[in-house]
Amino acid sequence: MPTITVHTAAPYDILIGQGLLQSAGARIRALRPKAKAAVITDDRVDGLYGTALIRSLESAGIEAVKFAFPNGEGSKNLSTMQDIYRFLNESGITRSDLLIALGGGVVGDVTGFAAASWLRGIDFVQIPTTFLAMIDSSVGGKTGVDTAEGKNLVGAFWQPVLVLCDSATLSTLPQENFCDGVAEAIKYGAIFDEALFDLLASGAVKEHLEQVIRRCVDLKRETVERDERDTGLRQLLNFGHTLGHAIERQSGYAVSHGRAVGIGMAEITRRSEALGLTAPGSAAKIERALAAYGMADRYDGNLCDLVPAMLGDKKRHGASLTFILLDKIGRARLHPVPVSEIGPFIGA
Ligand SMILES: NC(=O)c1ccc[n+]([C@@H]2O[C@H](COP(=O)([O-])OP(=O)(O)OC[C@H]3O[C@@H](n4cnc5c(N)ncnc54)[C@H](O)[C@@H]3O)[C@@H](O)[C@H]2O)c1
Ligand SMILES: O=C(O)C(=O)C[C@@H](O)[C@H](O)[C@H](O)COP(=O)(O)O
Ligand SMILES: [Zn+2]
Repeated sequence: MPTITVHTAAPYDILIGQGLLQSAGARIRALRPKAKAAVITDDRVDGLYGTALIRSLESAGIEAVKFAFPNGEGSKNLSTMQDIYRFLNESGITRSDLLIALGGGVVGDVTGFAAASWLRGIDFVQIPTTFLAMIDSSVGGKTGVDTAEGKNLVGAFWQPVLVLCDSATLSTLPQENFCDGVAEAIKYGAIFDEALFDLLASGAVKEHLEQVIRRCVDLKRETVERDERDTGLRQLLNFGHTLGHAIERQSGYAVSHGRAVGIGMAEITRRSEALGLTAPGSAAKIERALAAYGMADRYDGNLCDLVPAMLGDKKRHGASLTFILLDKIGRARLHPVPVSEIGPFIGA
């Protein structure tokens, strides 16, 4: 079974393959023999995989309880956190127990934050079931929720103790949700790996699925190991996100994360190319890669309206906001812009 180990303060394994859901109980039992497990999921994933996971845990001798919240970004908030804390309290979850996130990026981010904050921090396992969650959100320990003030503004860095990517679960994932993950995979290619970018741009991701998952996870592993707390290098993983998060928020989260990041990558690269800061032709390559999966590359509104939301970005430090720009496809850099110049910089 392909395994990638992330060497953070407490190293953890990421297993990638088919059928991991069925062996999850035995693997978790081997890691934490005495722990009780609280599975956190959403209603859609619960209907598909909740029973299989509980069965796997119980047949390995693990006492398990489960909580499911309504699926979608609309649940990634403090109200869901409160519901989870109540459930953990009623279920008697102690510091020697663990949480299991079964689902996409929303479930992973919310469960990770619950694990980081319940009793000031307990262990958690990620079992990602979307392509996006497998290649990005289940790895690296960024957890959190959206608030009225903005996207992902409340959260914690809290690493999982194990990640199980069962690629068989992708068989039920609707194409629309799958494409959100493709946008993040295109991001990895654009900032770090031109060959990966070209493979994705050819439209052939499904023919190379496990290879793409392994490559993206390994790129994320390396980045997180070098800059766990997002102080420099890791910010490159935010390519397209300053605009993307603002687009998500401006739409009331009707535009999905992956779609918004795709538009953000194309918009910022068109602009940096026009300013002579990125190799000519890069934006057209991103447009083509997104188009291969039917994804948009233009913001359907005035970029100017996004500036207030962009000012809440976590890459803002005092009077400057750091953008991620491509030198060319496969290489990126940090580019601070004075807050007073953001409007003209993005061409608004
Ligand atoms: N922490 C990080 O590093 C990080 C990285 C990238 C994105 N994110 C966050 O991840 C979230 C987006 O994640 P997402 O795209 O996975 O969305 P999501 O979690 O909302 O899942 C999308 C939909 O797919 C359904 N689903 C999940 N697995 C399924 C399966 N196997 N079969 C059928 N349906 C399934 C879900 O119920 C949901 O309706 C955003 O909130 C984003 O901010 C976090
Ligand atoms: O892991 C990271 O670092 C990332 O930036 C990955 C992003 O794809 C992800 O969307 C992340 O949650 C955004 O981070 P944020 O710090 O801007 O909220
Ligand atoms: Zn993202």
